[in-house]
Amino acid sequence: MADDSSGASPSVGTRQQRSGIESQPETRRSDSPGSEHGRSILICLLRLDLRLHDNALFYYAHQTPKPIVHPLDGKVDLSNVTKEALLGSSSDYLLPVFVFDEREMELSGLPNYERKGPEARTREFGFWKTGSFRTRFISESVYDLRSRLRESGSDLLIRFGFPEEVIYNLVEAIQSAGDTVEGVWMQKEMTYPETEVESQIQARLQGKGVPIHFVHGKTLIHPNDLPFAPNETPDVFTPFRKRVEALGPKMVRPPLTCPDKFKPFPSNLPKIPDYALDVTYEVDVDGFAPRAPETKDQQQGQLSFHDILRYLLTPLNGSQLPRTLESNALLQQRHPASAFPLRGGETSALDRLDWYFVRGKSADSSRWGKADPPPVARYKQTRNNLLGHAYSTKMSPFLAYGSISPRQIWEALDAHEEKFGEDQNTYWVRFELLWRDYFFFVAEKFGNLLYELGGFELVTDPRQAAKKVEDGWWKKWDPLRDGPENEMTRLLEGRTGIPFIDANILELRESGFMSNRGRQNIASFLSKDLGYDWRIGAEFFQSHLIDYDPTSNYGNWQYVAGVGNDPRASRQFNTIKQAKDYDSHGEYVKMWIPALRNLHPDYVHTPWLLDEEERRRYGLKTTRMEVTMDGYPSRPLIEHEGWHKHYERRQGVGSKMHGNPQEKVKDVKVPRRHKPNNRFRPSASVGVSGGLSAVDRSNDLMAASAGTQLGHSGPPRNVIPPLRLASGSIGPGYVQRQSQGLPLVATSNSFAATGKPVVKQGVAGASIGPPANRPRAFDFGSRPISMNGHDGAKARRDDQAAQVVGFGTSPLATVPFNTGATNASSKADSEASWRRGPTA
Ligand SMILES: Cc1cc2nc3c(=O)[nH]c(=O)nc-3n(C[C@H](O)[C@H](O)[C@H](O)COP(=O)(O)OP(=O)(O)OC[C@H]3O[C@@H](n4cnc5c(N)ncnc54)[C@H](O)[C@@H]3O)c2cc1C
Repeated sequence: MADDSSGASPSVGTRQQRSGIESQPETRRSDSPGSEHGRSILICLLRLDLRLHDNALFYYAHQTPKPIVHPLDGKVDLSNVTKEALLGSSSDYLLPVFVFDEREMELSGLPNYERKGPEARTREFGFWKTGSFRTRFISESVYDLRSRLRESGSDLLIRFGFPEEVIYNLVEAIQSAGDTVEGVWMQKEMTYPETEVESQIQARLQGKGVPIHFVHGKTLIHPNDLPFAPNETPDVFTPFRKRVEALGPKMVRPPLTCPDKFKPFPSNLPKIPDYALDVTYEVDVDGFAPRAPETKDQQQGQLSFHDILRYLLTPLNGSQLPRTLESNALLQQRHPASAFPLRGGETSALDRLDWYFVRGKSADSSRWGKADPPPVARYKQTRNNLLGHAYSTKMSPFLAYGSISPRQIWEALDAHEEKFGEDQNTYWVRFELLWRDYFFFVAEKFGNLLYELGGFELVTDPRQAAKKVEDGWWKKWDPLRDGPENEMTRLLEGRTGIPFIDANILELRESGFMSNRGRQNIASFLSKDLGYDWRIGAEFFQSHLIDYDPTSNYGNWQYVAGVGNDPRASRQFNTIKQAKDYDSHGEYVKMWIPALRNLHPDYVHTPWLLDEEERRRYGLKTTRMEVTMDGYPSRPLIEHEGWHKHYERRQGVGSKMHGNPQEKVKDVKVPRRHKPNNRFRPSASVGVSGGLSAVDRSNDLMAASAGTQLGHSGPPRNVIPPLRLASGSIGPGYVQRQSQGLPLVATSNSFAATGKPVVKQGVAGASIGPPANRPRAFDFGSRPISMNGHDGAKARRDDQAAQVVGFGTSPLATVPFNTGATNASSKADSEASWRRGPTA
């Protein structure tokens, strides 16, 4: 038996490891002495459940196995006992394992790593599956888990390659060394390729006499508690929600406790042939902590977390696609203006949970007086904002990698409500968590249709679906052949000339995050306004989002593209209305598109309405396609008829940035929840591994930078442009360009000559949006915007109230991320149609 233990301290490392590719030092932790042979070891494969708390693997690994008695014996009533609840382990040792999976991440940058499969690229359009921001986030989450396990008396074995091979090799080696493997446990996933890993492990371990157990920990509602079979999950969200809410307090089980002390990690592990590479000295993952001078010599040739991260990021630069479309290794540092400025891992997740639900301040003292509850108390009002980190929970990346469980968030809501009472704000977070569950269970029902062009509709409405998979329904795009002027290329590079669209794409590309509002708008624009294959967007998101989650991503894309679970599949966003509703002062757009910073807010969403002289006055260089510091495309890629009536809306008018009072969930029966128990104590976890200090630092950066940027925004003093009405006629240039087959350029005065707007398209002769055979339904609403709703003083009060204070005493509070006026919403408003949408 090969032994890779030297007994060295895990955090110091040894000189033998200088080649960089050695067995991990963490496998050298010592456990109980004298246990050389005949040990019983339980292997837990961690995948998308990178946490200690409420982790069924760790919980059941520390439970004594219960005798399984046949129900007919009458000794144990099994009717209310799930199989999982009988799970327990009598092993002496626990071996937690994580494998960086070659299918998902590009590992070819690791020294001497030999890739066995193809590059880790998305299925249809070949983006890197895991872009730079997520690569960093996952790495942080894994190493944080290892630190936490070490603090609990255990450890984490980290390997690179295919999980099924690592598990097989481990089982082989352990058994040949005379020890036994009590079982291999993992959390059950529902989507490919995770399910592929599961079946591969099952296949490889056949005949090895090792039982495999799956636990459920992904969803809020335990699958066994659903009031219907998986294949009976309703095809529409509302019936799903009503049926599960009818379960009342039984809907959500309380989180499982974290073991006080973990079973020991087995020392003297036999060597396995899989690729190992690990940090040989610890360094703060943000890289702020200086190395201790006295250890510099020891650190020569050894590896830090940053070295490994660099190996994982480097291949992303060598892309087959145009580099402007791809995730870039240089873009992985937290952006100062990022709405998600947090590092990965359970430590960070618990800190955020504590801040958002317990410790933070919503700064809404007008309502609460001195009590000043945490930000969740204003969730419904702020959740559609776009700037700053505080407008929503920012739990999604942590949920995606399982650094937190939805049940922990549920329990945090319970605790909050105990103190401040239930209302629409807390209900709305629960409602969103149910959407997450819904997409998960629906994906389980429909399997790989999740990734198909025809979507779930192939089963739910095959006749409709048949039309939508015919050639010509969706426009095609070839990232390798279609040049930089192609519509889709321009969209994905943030160069459409439509600021609200471009700002969202640029935010995603430069920070790895995009708000829910932004995602809905991009998805609608790509699939409905432009009419492209929705999977281009879904794969682009998959590559770039930190919080990528297969069921939430593909489920939402299907929903918006009209091939999924939306009963009104043809609804479509009006980009300009959305921009003026949710960025009514243009601050979001100015944040991400520096060229527009000097523009007056009334024009910032429609810069094409400015003439040459006005553009010059605002210092805006006229370009055809470029987005630079001072230049921005002078014409939008397309212009929609339905946009025109919003052109005249002034800043702040009809803003929904402070919530939409009309937005209600019908038939809500907020279930009375069980009393919070003592298991949830997020504060207790704060500070473990220094999570809090890192967060503080990143927010200081954000405040400084954002403040500077905003300082330059706004119109030049005393230059308030007149709001120009659309007037004029289709100019001769339009006709000329059209006859020459050149891209059409929309002019501000080219649509109202006859009172009938002309919809313009980027390429002459092409029709706007989807092909002609597609039914179009604009759902923009017909009610004219009321100018009476604007109350300046009220707007200012709202602005102040909306400045949610950042973490601790961070000067983030000075960033006016949330300004606007009162709502001028109406029943006929297009928002209404989205009330039943994923985030209604
Ligand atoms: C086209 C598109 C793609 C999306 N892709 C993803 C994705 O890959 N991963 C992902 O986690 N979410 C995705 N979403 C859902 C949603 O945009 C994000 O969950 C949300 O913006 C994350 O921010 P938050 O955690 O602050 O959300 P909050 O507003 O604070 O909501 C709390 C939690 O509820 C869940 N949630 C909220 N909205 C949705 C929704 N529409 N669908 C499912 N769950 C929801 C999330 O887990 C979220 O963390 C997508 C939405 C759209 C329209």
